[in-house]
Amino acid sequence: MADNKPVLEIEDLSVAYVTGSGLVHAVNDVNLKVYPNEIVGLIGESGSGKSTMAYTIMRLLKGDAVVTKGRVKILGQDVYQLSKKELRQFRWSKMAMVFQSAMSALNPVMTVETQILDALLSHRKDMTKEQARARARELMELVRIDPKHLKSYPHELSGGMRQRVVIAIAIALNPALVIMDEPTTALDVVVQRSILDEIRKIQQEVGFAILFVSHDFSLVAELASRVAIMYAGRIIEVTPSDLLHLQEKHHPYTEGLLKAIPELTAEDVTIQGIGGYPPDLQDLPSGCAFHPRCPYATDICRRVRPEKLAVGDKLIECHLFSEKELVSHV
Ligand SMILES: Nc1ncnc2c1ncn2[C@@H]1O[C@H](COP(=O)(O)OP(=O)(O)OP(=O)(O)O)[C@@H](O)[C@H]1O
Repeated sequence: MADNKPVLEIEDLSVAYVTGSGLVHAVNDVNLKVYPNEIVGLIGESGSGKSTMAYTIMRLLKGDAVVTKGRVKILGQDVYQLSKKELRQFRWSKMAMVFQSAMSALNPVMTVETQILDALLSHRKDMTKEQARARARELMELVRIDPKHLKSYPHELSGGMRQRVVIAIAIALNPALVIMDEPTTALDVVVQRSILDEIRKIQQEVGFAILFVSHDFSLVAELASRVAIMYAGRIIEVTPSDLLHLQEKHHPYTEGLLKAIPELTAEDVTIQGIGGYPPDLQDLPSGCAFHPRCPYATDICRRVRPEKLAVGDKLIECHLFSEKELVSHV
């Protein structure tokens, strides 16, 4: 993986919302790389900054959000250096996003076919309408929907089918990176599972990288090969998914999340939640932002923000770890 050029590089990224009562520091000093054909999970509690990260990568932040520091590069291109016109071309063809709600991503008064054709023809000036129609059929087959539904309107489809259509549109132009922000949250558990299986199959068939954003740790651990864990706007740990169990040493926050998940917890460990609450992003704690909730916190955790330690596929931000220790985990 290391000799591959990353599809996505996030460097020292910080993003804040400007509010009447001051800045909300939603993303803080984030570094993350995603490589071709890799599925990386981004997980964290509600409010940890996951969606803000996703919107920042796509350059879809609203006016009240500012990138205060850092860079986002897709295929080596700084997304924030593109002109508006270049950005329009870049989105969908190089990076695409699947949002939580398929209904809000689809136009209710247009057929599925019109929406797929629109996406194709507005980006591919060389494509004829006939070629676009053929591609639309191919895409429907790829997401396992009968192409007869090309003539359907979104409300005529089930929730799961709508989300598949959204995925079809996202991959229509063969982007290198697809960001999926809680793409199955609005669906029931059975449909959720079948969509995840589809995502995995399509990803293997077509070949693109996915940044999969979710608050559901067990789901992400199953789908992704690497998982980035966010707390108070920081990525506090990145770890290969197969190391996500309690026998491995993790950041105390990750450990807390693992203890809260029956499937990922060793059988003899009692399931328990993490005490306390996430911090106020307008007034972050000194030192390590997790220290008020950390069972292992010592004086240094309260005073000094831990450095990022990165070795191979792993990254950790915690005073409990030394580089040597991290190496022994790779
Ligand atoms: N427009 C806004 N103005 C002010 N603060 C905002 C705005 N949007 C988000 N925030 C704050 O930024 C922080 C990060 O929000 P974000 O939506 O990125 O988190 P998240 O991890 O995706 O949460 P969720 O899973 O609930 O969507 C939260 O504290 C949120 O309240």
